[in-house]
Amino acid sequence: AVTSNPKWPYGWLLYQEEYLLYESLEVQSGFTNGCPRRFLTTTAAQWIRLAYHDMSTHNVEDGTGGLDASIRFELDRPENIGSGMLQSLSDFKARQTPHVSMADVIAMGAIFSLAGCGGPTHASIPFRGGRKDATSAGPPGVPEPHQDLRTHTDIFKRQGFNQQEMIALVACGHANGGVRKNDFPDIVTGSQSFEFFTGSDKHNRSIVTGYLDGTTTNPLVVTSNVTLRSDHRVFGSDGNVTMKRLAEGNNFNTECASLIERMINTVPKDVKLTEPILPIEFKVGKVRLFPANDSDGLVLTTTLRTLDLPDNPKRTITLLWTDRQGSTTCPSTGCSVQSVSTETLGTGTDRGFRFMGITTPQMHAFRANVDIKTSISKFWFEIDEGDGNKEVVDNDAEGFAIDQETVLIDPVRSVKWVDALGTAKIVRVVVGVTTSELSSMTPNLTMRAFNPSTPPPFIPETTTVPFSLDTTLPAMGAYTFFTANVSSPLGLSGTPMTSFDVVYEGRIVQEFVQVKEILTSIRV
Ligand code: HEM
Repeated sequence: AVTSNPKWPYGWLLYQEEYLLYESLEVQSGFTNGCPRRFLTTTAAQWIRLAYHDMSTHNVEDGTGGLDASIRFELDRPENIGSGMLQSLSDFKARQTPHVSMADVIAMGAIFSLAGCGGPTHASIPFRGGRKDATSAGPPGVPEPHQDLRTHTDIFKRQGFNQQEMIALVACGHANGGVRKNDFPDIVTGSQSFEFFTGSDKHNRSIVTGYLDGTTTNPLVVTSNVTLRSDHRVFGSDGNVTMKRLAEGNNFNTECASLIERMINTVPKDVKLTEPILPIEFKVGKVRLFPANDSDGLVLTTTLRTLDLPDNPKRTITLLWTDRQGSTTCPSTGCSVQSVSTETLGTGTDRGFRFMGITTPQMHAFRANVDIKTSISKFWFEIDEGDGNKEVVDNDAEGFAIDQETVLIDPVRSVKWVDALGTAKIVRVVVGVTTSELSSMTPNLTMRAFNPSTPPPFIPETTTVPFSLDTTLPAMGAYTFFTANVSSPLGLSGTPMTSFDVVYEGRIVQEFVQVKEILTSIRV
């Protein structure tokens, strides 16, 4: 498992870990915890159904199809009836990044859904990243309630699951959510518009026990039209051997976890998933080096995320760095500052960590003034417990390198104009370029803006916007400032971009800068 430091400066693993654990689907949603875990418009159960239907195109014989977000092109098929999957995709779309595909978000959604509703947690369903999004529809083949047992067995076999696995996977899926009258009026025949499989929101093993003891209200077991009792046929297809096993001890949870893991890892054969993404013990966050706006110096800001450090009021955490000239400004031990703040990633925002058994993850923030003449070549951290014990976080003695200071993003001079919900509608990105580097005031400098919030089928758009000289920002120190603006079309919801790269003379000089890193925001 990947637990050591990711590639430096920024391996994509870094983002995936952040997404899974910290900027998780539910953190972003701002919704209360509990089940049904409603995101913007969808429920947790819909996320699991989405993952299964998306995976359903898999053909184990030729290795095609699988969890690849091809569902985006398959929603008009009768087998995908209902607006839930479209809503889920619409809620998920803004979570796509250049490093996290829609298919990865769908897979994460299934994990979050189960964990959030009392099913298996992240710790028992490891998350692997690297899924690729399909660019067109896959073959049809999601099971439907009116089909016979033979058809269902064949479908699951094609997807790579044998009869026992079919039984357990359906039970695991149908431990969540229920059936809508609107979409299945022949199954939900009573007065209610929605019938739970188990009578409750929670992921519930009574899907198994209720079936065995005859108390179940699962509409796919008890509905009056026998043809539509697909769960009844599937569950009983091996003479209840599997259902009886699932009812014992912790079997339901463990088999469910391992089958859902297989389901989300069922991908086309040319996709290579990563090792499980686990929290890194010490993770360096976004690093920004930028021209100060009150002096001729540079400012370095960064964070260090720790996991469960024991309580110790005597602990100090120090950021150290060496200058580029080889210690003309900094002493040989390095220049240093202590952390300016420590935030426990606390209640409500640490659910991803909590599901991994981590209870007090902390974010330590640093802000250092760096001499502009000698700059900075690399930095590292020292954790001093105040009792003679010290730990150095230095990227296996290499330090964390700052590769260039020619083109710097300025998170303070940059501005985002936000609406009442805090959504950035207009973004002005400011970069400083070392004046000595410039041969003209029209350098080949562009921003590649990544906008994931597009209409169905939710394919992200990348737009290239040129930077131009900004005479409203007086040159400070050795830097000249350039700006690029993007804005959301009037009346459209969402932000014009969530992240961007800066490209200078054909080279990416700043990669995956997130709009939320921009510190200056103005309400419009
Ligand atoms: C023979 C196979 C299956 C059949 C015939 C079947 C059929 C159905 C039907 C008719 C619904 C109601 C949908 C709605 O009203 O929105 C449903 C819901 C659901 N299914 Fe399945 N299903 C099967 C297998 C699975 C599997 C393998 C999973 C996942 C592991 C799964 C997960 C779900 C979930 C979570 C819901 C609840 C959705 C919600 O509450 O919005 N199903 N299924």
